[in-house]
Amino acid sequence: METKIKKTEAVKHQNDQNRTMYYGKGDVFVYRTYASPLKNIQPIPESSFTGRSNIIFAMDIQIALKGEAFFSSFSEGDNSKVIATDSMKNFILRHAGSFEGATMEEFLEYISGRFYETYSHIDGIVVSAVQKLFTETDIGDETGIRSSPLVFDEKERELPVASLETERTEENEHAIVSRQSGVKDLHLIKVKGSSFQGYIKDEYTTLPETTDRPLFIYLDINWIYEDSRDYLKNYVSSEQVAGIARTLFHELNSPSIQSLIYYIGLRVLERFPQLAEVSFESNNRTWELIVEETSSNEGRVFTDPRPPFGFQGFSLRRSDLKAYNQSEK
Ligand SMILES: O=c1[nH]c(=O)c2[nH]c(=O)[nH]c2[nH]1
Repeated sequence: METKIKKTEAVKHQNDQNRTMYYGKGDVFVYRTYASPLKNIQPIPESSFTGRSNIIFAMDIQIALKGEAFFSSFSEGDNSKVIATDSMKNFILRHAGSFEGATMEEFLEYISGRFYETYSHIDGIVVSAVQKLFTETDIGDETGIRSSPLVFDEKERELPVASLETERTEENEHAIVSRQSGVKDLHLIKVKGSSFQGYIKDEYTTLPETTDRPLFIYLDINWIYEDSRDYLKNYVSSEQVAGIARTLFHELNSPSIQSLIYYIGLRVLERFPQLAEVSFESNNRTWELIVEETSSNEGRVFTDPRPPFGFQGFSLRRSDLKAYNQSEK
């Protein structure tokens, strides 16, 4: 049974009390070797990314099941309807073996569908994942440097994320409540060419204005497709979105992180017409200046900032890009 997508009229399966009730498993680590490669990625100017071999297709998955049938396990200790969370883990791992897709988004949809099919008392599923990326290592001999098809480095940060919430409908199908893709944990430093000034000065202000600060940001970016099936044919990769973030950071002399993420968002929506929305969570980790005069002309010495850290949250829709383009005319 394929996941049936109904954007608006998903039937709510909430009990009378509208109570919170779910259970599940976190950190289900899946390592599938030789999955289908991710291909046919449209190139964009801001990134060299063209696909993933998926020789190692790996994920850290979190799944939560919902359903009225589970109430008696809470209220009466009756486990007769309980799918052990250990079995959920096995279910996910076994299905990773039969998975024919190339992306986490497809995998989350695939296992959600199999859960609904197998256990008729599940009313809702919330599943999310962080992809673990393994990149081909360089190996070399007299003939030169090439990448190994056998040995991989695990990337520690800047990983793709995806989440999918679905509900069983009255027609015994299931509908998507929400789905989101993203990239998490970009750490980007621009050594010069960022300012921060013009903010309110009052009796609480101690921060000096700066025309040139070493701006270090932590950034999570998420996006939603206009048509929630579009990821199958017009996949937006984390690598390309991260490439856009880097390029805009390089290009702009930003007056604030707020302004920087706004322009990154506009570029993402411009590059990917298949997206309805892009959103950001950023964190300010601007280095603290310690030594102003060094042996090199422009050199300085910095250290990590101390807490507390500032943050920003912002989302842009396609109408924001339209409004921006009209204002530029
Ligand atoms: O980019 C910034 N935005 C702020 O709102 C802010 N506030 C602050 O103290 N430093 C910064 N930097």
